Amino acid sequence: MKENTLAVKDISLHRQGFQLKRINAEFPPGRITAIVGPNGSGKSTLLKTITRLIAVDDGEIFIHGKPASAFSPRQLARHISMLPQTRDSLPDLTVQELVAYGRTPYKKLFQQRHTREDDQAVEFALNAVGMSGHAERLFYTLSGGEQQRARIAMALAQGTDILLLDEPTTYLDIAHQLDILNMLKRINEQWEITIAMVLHDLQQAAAYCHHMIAMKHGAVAAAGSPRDLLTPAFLKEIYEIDAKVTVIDGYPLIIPVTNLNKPGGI
Ligand SMILES: Nc1ncnc2c1ncn2[C@@H]1O[C@H](COP(=O)(O)OP(=O)(O)OP(=O)(O)O)[C@@H](O)[C@H]1O
Repeated sequence: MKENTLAVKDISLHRQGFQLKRINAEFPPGRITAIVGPNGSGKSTLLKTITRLIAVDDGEIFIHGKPASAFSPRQLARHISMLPQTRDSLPDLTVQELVAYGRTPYKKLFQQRHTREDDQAVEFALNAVGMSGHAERLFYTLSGGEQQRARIAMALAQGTDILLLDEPTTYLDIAHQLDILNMLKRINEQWEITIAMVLHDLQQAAAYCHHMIAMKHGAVAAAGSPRDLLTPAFLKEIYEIDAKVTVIDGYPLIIPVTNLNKPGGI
């Protein structure tokens, strides 16, 4: 087992009426963790605190056992890459140029030229996501699924051991969602990258993730194996829905019955 790559200890923050409340979370090293929970429960905020886009008021994030506050932004960016929720159209940028942005933490001040190592990392990342054939294409001309692959390649070119993704399958059809999740599973297995991703599809979380952290009202409400956690009691507590859960071929299947806040319908 690798040493603990990423852990969050007692982090709290309070901003304009919203809080993260003493979050404690372990992200099993070399494994995939799903972060789930209702809209507005603090999932993206948690990812942003890990990458230090948002400062915490209390507590600490540990990277390989060292406080994240001890890393410079550049050092941190060599350990953690993050794919945010934003969907920018990025005019005039080719796929290769976009992926090369992943090399920013390795550049010296004012350095424009790519080193041989940069070129190799970009080529490796494009290969890993199956986008080598699209390197010269303008990013905005790609389909949604291809754009997501290109963004993931940019994160891989960063050469980090931790990859955070905020809703990587949103806006994609079911086939392309599975395509992205299978690709992330392969990346995780081949390079033992610790992955944490915000997902709304609980069944996908059970199928692709080893660990799950459920948030509600800015706090961690539950954590553990997704297949163990996904019970009617969990769905009632976290999402306030009445649902049945059956297991087919080892995977939980959720059948919603009632939204407890809207009796009579889901
Ligand atoms: N900078 C901010 N200032 C004030 N409120 C904020 C800020 N950032 C987030 N929030 C609020 O914090 C809450 C949690 O937001 P966050 O984006 O973390 O939720 P989420 O669980 O990722 O939601 P979703 O599933 O809808 O993406 C929301 O109510 C949001 O409006």
